[in-house]
Amino acid sequence: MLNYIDGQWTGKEHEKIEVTNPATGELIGTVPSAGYNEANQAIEAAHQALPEWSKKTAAERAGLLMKVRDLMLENKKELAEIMTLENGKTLKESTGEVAYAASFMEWFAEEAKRIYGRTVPGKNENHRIKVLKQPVGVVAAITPWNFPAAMITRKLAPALAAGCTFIVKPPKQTPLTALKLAEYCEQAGIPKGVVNVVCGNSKEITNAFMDDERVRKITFTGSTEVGRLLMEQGAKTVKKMSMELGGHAPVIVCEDADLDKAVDMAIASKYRNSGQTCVCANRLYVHSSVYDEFVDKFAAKVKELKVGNGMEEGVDLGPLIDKGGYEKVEHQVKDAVEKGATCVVGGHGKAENNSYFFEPTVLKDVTSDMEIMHIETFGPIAPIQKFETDEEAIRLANDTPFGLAAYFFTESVSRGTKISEELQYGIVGWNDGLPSTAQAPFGGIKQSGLGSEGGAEGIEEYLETKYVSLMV
Ligand SMILES: NC(=O)c1ccc[n+]([C@@H]2O[C@H](COP(=O)([O-])OP(=O)(O)OC[C@H]3O[C@@H](n4cnc5c(N)ncnc54)[C@H](O)[C@@H]3O)[C@@H](O)[C@H]2O)c1
Ligand SMILES: O=C[C@H](O)CS(=O)(=O)O
Repeated sequence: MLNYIDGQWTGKEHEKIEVTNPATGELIGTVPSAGYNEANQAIEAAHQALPEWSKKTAAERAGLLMKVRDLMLENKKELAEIMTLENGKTLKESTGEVAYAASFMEWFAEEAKRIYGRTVPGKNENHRIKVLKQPVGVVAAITPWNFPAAMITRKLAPALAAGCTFIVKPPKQTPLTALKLAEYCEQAGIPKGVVNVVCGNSKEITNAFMDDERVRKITFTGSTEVGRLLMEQGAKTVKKMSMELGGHAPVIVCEDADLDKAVDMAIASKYRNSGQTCVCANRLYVHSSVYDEFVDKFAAKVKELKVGNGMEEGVDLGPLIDKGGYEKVEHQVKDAVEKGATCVVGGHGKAENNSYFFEPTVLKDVTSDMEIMHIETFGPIAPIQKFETDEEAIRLANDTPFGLAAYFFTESVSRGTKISEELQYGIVGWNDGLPSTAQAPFGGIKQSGLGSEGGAEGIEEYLETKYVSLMV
């Protein structure tokens, strides 16, 4: 496949990104590797397309977003297979992601029509105040591999709905999904230059984004480490920034939790995408009075999970994305066991032919000094630690630089209200391990990010507020 710039499928033949299947190590496609010059071409295209696109009515923009949404759903099988082949997630998860990604197109098609300004009583009888919301302008997005479609549409949709034009640099691991989305945008009739996809050298492409004052907004999803770098680079031309960064989600299971509900929700959160999501349960804290029962129930269900090639029926967990992810998971399990954890399920990986699988693993007798309790795992490992009091659990849960997602389970409204208010996270699941949905604001606090994606808040990230002061 080729890059998509200014409505043209383009790219040099000699430098290519090789896309491999993480389940087999096989080459599944290539994309020309773009750099600084191609990124500049995309910026120029987006800049030229901005006046016409931003002057379209909200209804016109909404109609085009809905056409993209329809094409995604009509081609759900094709798009899901591309995702599974380049990301490794199971076909069931990829199919679910197509619907999730499409839901952002639908949600922000609707939000496009609700970009309201307001009037405010003036400072005297001749004074009038108008507050306008206007599009930021050219937006550059940089996205991660773990949700190849949804992490793009969660930015593309509000940007276009707000009247902005858009360039995305997708990850080297999953460019084919991004380019397929560009195909759907072209088929839907989105004008040339409004959407551009530039795959290739991250640093070169990002440098072009950062150097050019015409790029007014950077929206990034990825690791906190890279997010910091981009924030520093964006300061040069004071770009608006949205940052969706790393997490380290705690799960608190209170003594009065519905244990079956807690087990099912914690498993759903922990092992989704083979543990490779920013909001996966990363550490579990279970009240001592229910600890053994919870561990037994949790372990029994994890034992039933099947690891394999995501294209095969009945597989629950696909491979890890690459060797680095595998070695990090292997190290965290080894470190925990060396410090006294007991591995009750799994604990082993299989690395061959450039593919990396790891068993869904459960660790008990966990203590806070273990690396897995502080460093994002991004893999299918569940460390379970005891606690005695709610205050202790909240303190442990908040003891991290991250603040993306946290979960807790209690049937008590008073206890739950207190815990939900005291957890220092942007997303809190109360008896819910899968909170993500397009109509709700998704975003981290502390070192997990800036701003929100989805919800009514999501479109604000792509708007500027203008105060018009009028003397009549
Ligand atoms: N908060 C969220 O919504 C969210 C969602 C998904 C993933 N994440 C986080 O992302 C991480 C995993 O994803 P990843 O491995 O793709 O993250 P990553 O930060 O390594 O890469 C993300 C994107 O940034 C690009 N990139 C990497 N280094 C860069 C640099 N120096 N300059 C410019 N661009 C650069 C990559 O090519 C990719 O497109 C985890 O930490 C996860 O928690 C967060
Ligand atoms: O990994 C990060 C994603 O944002 C998780 S979710 O699909 O939005 O829950």
